[in-house]
This record gives sequence, C-alpha cells and structure tokens, in this order.
Amino acid sequence: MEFKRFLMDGPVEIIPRRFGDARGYFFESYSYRVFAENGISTEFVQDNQSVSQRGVLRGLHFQKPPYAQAKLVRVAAGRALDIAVDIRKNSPTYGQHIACELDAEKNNMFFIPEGFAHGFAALTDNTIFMYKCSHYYNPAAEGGLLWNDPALGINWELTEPILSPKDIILPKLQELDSGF
Ligand SMILES: Cc1cn([C@H]2C[C@H](O)[C@@H](COP(=O)(O)OP(=O)(O)O[C@H]3O[C@H](C)C(=O)[C@H](O)[C@H]3O)O2)c(=O)[nH]c1=O
Repeated sequence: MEFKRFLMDGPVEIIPRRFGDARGYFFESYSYRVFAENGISTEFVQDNQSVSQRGVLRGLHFQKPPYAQAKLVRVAAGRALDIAVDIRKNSPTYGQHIACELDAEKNNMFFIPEGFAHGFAALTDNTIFMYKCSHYYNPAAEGGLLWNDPALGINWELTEPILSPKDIILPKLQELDSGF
C-alpha cells in the first residue's frame, strides 16, 4: 500500500497493492496494522454504502464532537470526485479543501480525519460508494456545509447536481458552527 499525505494531520490517499492473475485481481482494502504503521491508527466502528447515479452530490457533511467521524472512503464501482474541507477553526488551512478522484479501476482510497467536512460527486451511473466511520451515526450531531459556497471555491465537475433537500439548505462557511 502507498500512502500519499496532503496536509499535516490531514487527508491521505491510499493506493493498495493489487494482485492480478488469470481469474481477475485481489487487494487488501483495509488493514489496521498497515494503516497504523503509516500513521493512521483510527479504529473504525461502522461501515456504510451508498449507490448514486451520475450527477448526484452528497455533502458536505460531518458529525460534531464528541461524535466526530474520521472516514476511509472508496468506490467499488464507478468514479467519484471526493472532497474534504478543513473546518478546524484554528487550522492554518481552515476552509481549504483537498480533492481526490476515487476510481474503482484504480482501487484508490481516501482517509478523511475528524475536523473535515466530507462530500462527493458521482461521476458515473451506479457509483457504489463504500466507507468506514470511526464513530456511530448520530443524527443529533450532524452538521453540514453548503456544497457551492463561493468561499470554498470547489470545482465539482458537475453543472446541475442532484442534491437531497437537506443539502440544498446547508450553511455557508461564514455561518458555520462546527464545534471543531
Ligand atoms: C449517514 C447515515 C444515514 N443513515 C440514514 C439516514 C437517512 O434516512 C438515510 C440517508 O441519509 P443521508 O441522506 O444523510 O445520506 P448521505 O447524504 O449519503 O449522507 C452521507 O453523505 C456524506 C458523503 C457523508 O460523508 C456522510 O457519511 C453521510 O452524511 O440513511 C443511517 O441510517 N446511518 C448513517 O450513518
């Protein structure tokens, strides 16, 4: 596995080693030991999966402390543009984002630490999005950030995304009270 860190204590792209043969291929999608040896000792407690058609945008979401979630995300089918926004008030990169294109053909993964709002745009139909979370779902602790807040400057590669009613009315960065 190759680990590419974007920021100190920030998101990390992980590219697993793939073993191909005449039948197809195999790769380890997660190993606590290998991740801990590479500085990610997060313990995950919940796995999620969503399926989206091309043009769906889910996010930007987070859970407030003490229910904050670190996430390890990947796509099992399709491609997605994944975005992590730094919402740690005292961070020198507050409000900045890291983008990572997830591709089921590359099997790449993206680790998003606590303190980052997370979202993705599905770039293909039948994008199967799978992710591990470090805290259980707690709807009372849910927070969000408006996907197209000009202050974030995110290029989602989509013109008219398909959003949930909840995501359309999320606050802008200047209104955010994230708790981080
Ligand atoms: C997140 C979650 C949701 N749900 C239920 C609640 C709703 O009835 C339904 C759909 O939830 P929601 O519209 O919040 O799903 P997404 O918009 O895909 O939300 C996710 O999108 C972005 C990409 C994230 O990073 C978060 O993990 C998560 O917020 O699933 C659960 O039962 N458990 C859960 O952990």
